[in-house]
Amino acid sequence: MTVDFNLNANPNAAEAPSASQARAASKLRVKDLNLYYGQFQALKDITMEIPERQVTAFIGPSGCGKSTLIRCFNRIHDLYEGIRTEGQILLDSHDIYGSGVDLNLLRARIGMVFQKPTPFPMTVFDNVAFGIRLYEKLSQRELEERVEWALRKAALWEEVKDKLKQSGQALSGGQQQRLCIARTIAVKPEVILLDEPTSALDPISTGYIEDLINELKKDYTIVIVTHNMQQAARISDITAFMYLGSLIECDDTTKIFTQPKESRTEDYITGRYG
Ligand SMILES: Nc1ncnc2c1ncn2[C@@H]1O[C@H](COP(=O)(O)OP(=O)(O)OP(=O)(O)O)[C@@H](O)[C@H]1O
Repeated sequence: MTVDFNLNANPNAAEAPSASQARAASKLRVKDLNLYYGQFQALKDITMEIPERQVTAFIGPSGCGKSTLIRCFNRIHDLYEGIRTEGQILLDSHDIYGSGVDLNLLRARIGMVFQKPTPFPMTVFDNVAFGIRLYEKLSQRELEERVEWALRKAALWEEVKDKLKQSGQALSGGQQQRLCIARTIAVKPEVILLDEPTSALDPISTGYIEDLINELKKDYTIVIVTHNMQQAARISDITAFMYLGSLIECDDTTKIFTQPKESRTEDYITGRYG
């Protein structure tokens, strides 16, 4: 059975050499990672690398551990009780689970955007300025310049430049999600984690976010969880397929969607389960 994922629409697939050919440096290296929610093992011996300045997509059936894994990348799980991890995740060459890691700094270096747009109950300007004020001491002028820069990067400036003092929560859903991306970019992270960022959005807003991801990967390492395989095929360089807490296969997106090595990957992408 063949499924057309329109890989020609993927600018990465069409223009760039394949990820393995390009041999991008690894930004994150996951080694023998296990994660337990109490007694339940949600991640099993995950070993993989996330290439720098590329888009890595995680796909797989509901409950396979995609969100759990990307939440390890900025140690969001540390905010909750009863979650235990084993193994290593190296950011550049430093273990983010090592001792003495400054979690605030880690989360500034590895930003996250969630499924549901989550603007804070404050103005558009303050939403973007929030993290900057937390991590840096900038003059008012520098702050304004940074906020504008982040809103421009998130392709939102033209739509909100006259609404900076209005509530961020009064924007449309698609604008709110771009505001959350601007808030993440504003602190100049190195990695951006996107957990199903378009699942609550209409097709036009989804298109904006996909274009934005393609633009952002020039400067940032992007990791995205998506249920939408067409989306993974369109925007990612690398696709990782997970099943029941294990990483089944991780390779160039074109390969995963045309010649997967594992039958479970093929079954999933051809819609036999999931
Ligand atoms: N806080 C938690 N406590 C206990 N189990 C959890 C918790 N969060 C997730 N799980 C379990 O861990 C497994 C992986 O969940 P996770 O949310 O990472 O999957 P997912 O692949 O992202 O799913 P989806 O695509 O539906 O979002 C599931 O079996 C889920 O029920």
